Amino acid sequence: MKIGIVGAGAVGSTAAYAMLMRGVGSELVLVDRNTELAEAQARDILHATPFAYPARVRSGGYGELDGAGIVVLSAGANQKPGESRLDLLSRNAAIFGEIIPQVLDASPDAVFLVATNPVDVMTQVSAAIAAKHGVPACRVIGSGTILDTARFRALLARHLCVSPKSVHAHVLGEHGDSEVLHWSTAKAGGLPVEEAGRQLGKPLTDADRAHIDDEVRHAAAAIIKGKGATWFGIGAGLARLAQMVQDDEQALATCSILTPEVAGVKDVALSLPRLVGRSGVVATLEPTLTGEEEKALARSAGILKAAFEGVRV
Ligand SMILES: NC(=O)C1=CN([C@@H]2O[C@H](COP(=O)(O)OP(=O)(O)OC[C@H]3O[C@@H](n4cnc5c(N)ncnc54)[C@H](O)[C@@H]3O)[C@@H](O)[C@H]2O)C=CC1
Ligand SMILES: CC(=O)C(=O)O
Repeated sequence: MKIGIVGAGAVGSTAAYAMLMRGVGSELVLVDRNTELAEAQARDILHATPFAYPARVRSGGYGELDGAGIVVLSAGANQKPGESRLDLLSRNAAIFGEIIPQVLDASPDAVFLVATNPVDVMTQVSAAIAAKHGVPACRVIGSGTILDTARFRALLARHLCVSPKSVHAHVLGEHGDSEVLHWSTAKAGGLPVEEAGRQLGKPLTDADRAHIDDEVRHAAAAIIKGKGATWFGIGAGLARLAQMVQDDEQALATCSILTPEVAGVKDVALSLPRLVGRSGVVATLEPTLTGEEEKALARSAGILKAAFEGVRV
């Protein structure tokens, strides 16, 4: 499958590299307004092919996204220390207003994977533009909390000393400060994580839970303080989403699409557990929430809805 990546900076290039290392995509086309950067990234990634999979990797213009099955959207500004994701909205909405129509002209049948922040609002912005070209919302998928869910699983796994693949736990709502760690259904080995921790001699105290919540919620800020941006986690997450689409996996991931109603808030893009396949998101699971989780999800949805309403699309 041909996969386009628009925005060949840290996130886009790492996504392309992660796809190559997983064997996702037979042709990867990197597009960026900085054509020299796109060309350099494509060359560098091409040189990894003998160690990975034989994909064709190159840079190109929008016209070369013709026939792509997936297009990753990772162009735009990233956060500087002290900025929130929502602070990027007006700058990145203007950039998307310029790039999305060009992408849609070249590859109207693709599944679009949005990474640019604030990713939920950018997903809704993209879906609104795409709808004018007849593209259904299920084909405009934001990476949403796929990264936060990965962070949650990784930290729980570290605490319990088990593989992250054995931990099933989701982060819902905004990819951002109001996100909701869905503790009430978090499981390891089929047991609630608290019970698994007790049996494994690694009890999860309230202080442990608060520490994990804080580390997940504030991961981006901490990493940005240390190295200026984040790219490995999201690169791997985007490659995994692309694989679900390419292989029509019907796999579950927490990701963001425009959703008719969530916790009483109508028409908002945010993350819930969703089934992903060749045609995009094919179904959404409605999570079982405690009263407190429901309230937190409603708050998160409200923040995102208000942010979208402040953008001119
Ligand atoms: N969804 C998530 O979980 C995550 C999202 N991000 C977001 O991804 C986005 C990209 O971040 P980085 O790769 O670190 O930034 P970067 O600055 O390394 O790359 C951004 C690229 O976009 C390109 N670009 C800007 N305007 C463009 C336009 N009009 N047309 C084509 N290309 C354009 C730039 O030339 C640059 O190469 C940011 O919004 C960042 O916040 C970053 C990490 C995680
Ligand atoms: C930057 C960002 O959104 C993250 O690493 O979560």
